Amino acid sequence: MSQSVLNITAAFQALQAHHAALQGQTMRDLFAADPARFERFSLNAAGLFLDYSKNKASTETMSQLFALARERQLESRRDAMFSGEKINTTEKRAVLHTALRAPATLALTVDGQQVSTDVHAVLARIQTFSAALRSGEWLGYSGQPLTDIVNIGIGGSDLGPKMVCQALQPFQHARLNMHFVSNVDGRDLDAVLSRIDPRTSLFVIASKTFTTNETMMNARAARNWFLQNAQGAQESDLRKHFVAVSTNVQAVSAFGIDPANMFPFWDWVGGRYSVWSSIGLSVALAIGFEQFSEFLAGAHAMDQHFHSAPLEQNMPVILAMLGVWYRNFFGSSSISIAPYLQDLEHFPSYLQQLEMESNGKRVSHDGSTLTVATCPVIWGNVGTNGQHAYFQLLHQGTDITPVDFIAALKPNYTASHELPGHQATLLANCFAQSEAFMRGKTADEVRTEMQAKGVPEADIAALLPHRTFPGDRPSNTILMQALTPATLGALIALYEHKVFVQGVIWDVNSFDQWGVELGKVLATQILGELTGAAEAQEHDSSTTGLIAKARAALL
Ligand SMILES: O=P(O)(O)OC[C@H]1O[C@](O)(CO)[C@@H](O)[C@@H]1O
Repeated sequence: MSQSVLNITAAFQALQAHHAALQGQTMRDLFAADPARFERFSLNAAGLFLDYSKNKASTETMSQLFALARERQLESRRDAMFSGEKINTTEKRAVLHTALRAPATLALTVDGQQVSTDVHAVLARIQTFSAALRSGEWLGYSGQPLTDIVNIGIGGSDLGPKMVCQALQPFQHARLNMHFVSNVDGRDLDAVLSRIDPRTSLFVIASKTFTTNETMMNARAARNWFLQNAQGAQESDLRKHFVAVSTNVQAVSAFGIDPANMFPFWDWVGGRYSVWSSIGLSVALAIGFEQFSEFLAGAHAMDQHFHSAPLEQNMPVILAMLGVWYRNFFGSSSISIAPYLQDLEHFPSYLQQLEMESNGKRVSHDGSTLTVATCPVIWGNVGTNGQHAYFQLLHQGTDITPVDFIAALKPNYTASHELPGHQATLLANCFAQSEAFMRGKTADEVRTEMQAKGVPEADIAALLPHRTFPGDRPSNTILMQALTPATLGALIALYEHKVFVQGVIWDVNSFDQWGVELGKVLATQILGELTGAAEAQEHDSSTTGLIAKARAALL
């Protein structure tokens, strides 16, 4: 698995030389030199359109980036993932989220198990359960149909279903209200419990391991709340109001949930790649199984594209390699995600886990320390809100931060609401921002504009540096006709494969997450000290001081 050190590979060094030779060349120059740049640097795949023309990349840059991808054996690594090889080497697991959205005909075996048979058997159970709940056939203990679904999970067991339910809210069943509780801060659960009725609520306890502290604490509290507040309910009524989604049948039974009410998945599904598995149960409940199948089909279409398109016309590969270009050759330490879609409000935080938990690593597969930078910080917010908050920094700050703009051409308004003008204004803002990042505004342009307005020369001289935009700031624009289950599925899969490609380039294991372990262990230890259940341990003076303050308040 070990590969040669990235910064001394031939393709990497060629890119370094290419980058040095480009000094002084701007995107304005690239557009001026090639009237067909938009056509040349854009493509369609799986219902998505990617315009990557506003990047500091020429045809030569792209071909060198593809050479780097080939040098890192991207194609065979990709095929290894799709075929179920155990590419998550530190956990000795296959990585098969793509199998969760493949047709039933997929012939693939992992550890002697027919993957597709298992996947489609669970999908059939999700279909039956979601149909019964949505139709009102599944009744609570008091005989009423359920109205409120509370998904209790954290990380991938929360961010995926929460983001997707929010994004596809226009497709949601009118009777159902979706709630997501993740934080161990009791205010999160408290806020939901205070507005639901135990007689008409379903709790979906979502945890791959069923041992995650935050989730188990919230799940136990929800169970107690139910038994205390559901008047006339018996313990045996819990089965009408609690279901589990997990890989750990023993822990689910020990918690008191009947395995008949458990929707399983498998260790070859990583938490941050799990929305396609039973972790998507809340999504299927909200939008119905048919739409959930569309969501899976959209992702599958992107899988097929990623698996078969040549690198030069491969959307995830292009997105990934441009990311590598900025991270490793321009030193960009973050990427901003700007969905011009209110319904994608949670998409940036979803991508934070997907990208940073996957590729936020500092050692290669063989454990040696990497000599190049890996995953940048991912952050962002919906446009146009971001424009009025941090876009100032993106336009005129000292760092160059690439931006991914995401927009739908058609809105998903509720039919009864006419909002003429909103969509055109939204798109105008999106396109204006990418143009402004690319073009900037030179001092000459600013001077001419101010002179035409009759501004005195002294004021022009004073304001010129402040009103000049350096420009030459890169962005991608991803468009879809409308945000539907299928286009959302394709969009998520696009970023999943982008993360995979970058992991291959940097030679990191994108599918483990050892970096979250130390904090978990220390929190358990400190909890004992805070509650008085454990002896005080040796800490640094800061931690000791903080513990003392909390003990004084809590005990
Ligand atoms: O689904 P689980 O097992 O509760 O884990 C939740 C999350 O915790 C992590 O293991 C670490 O934060 C994530 O990878 C995962 O999505």
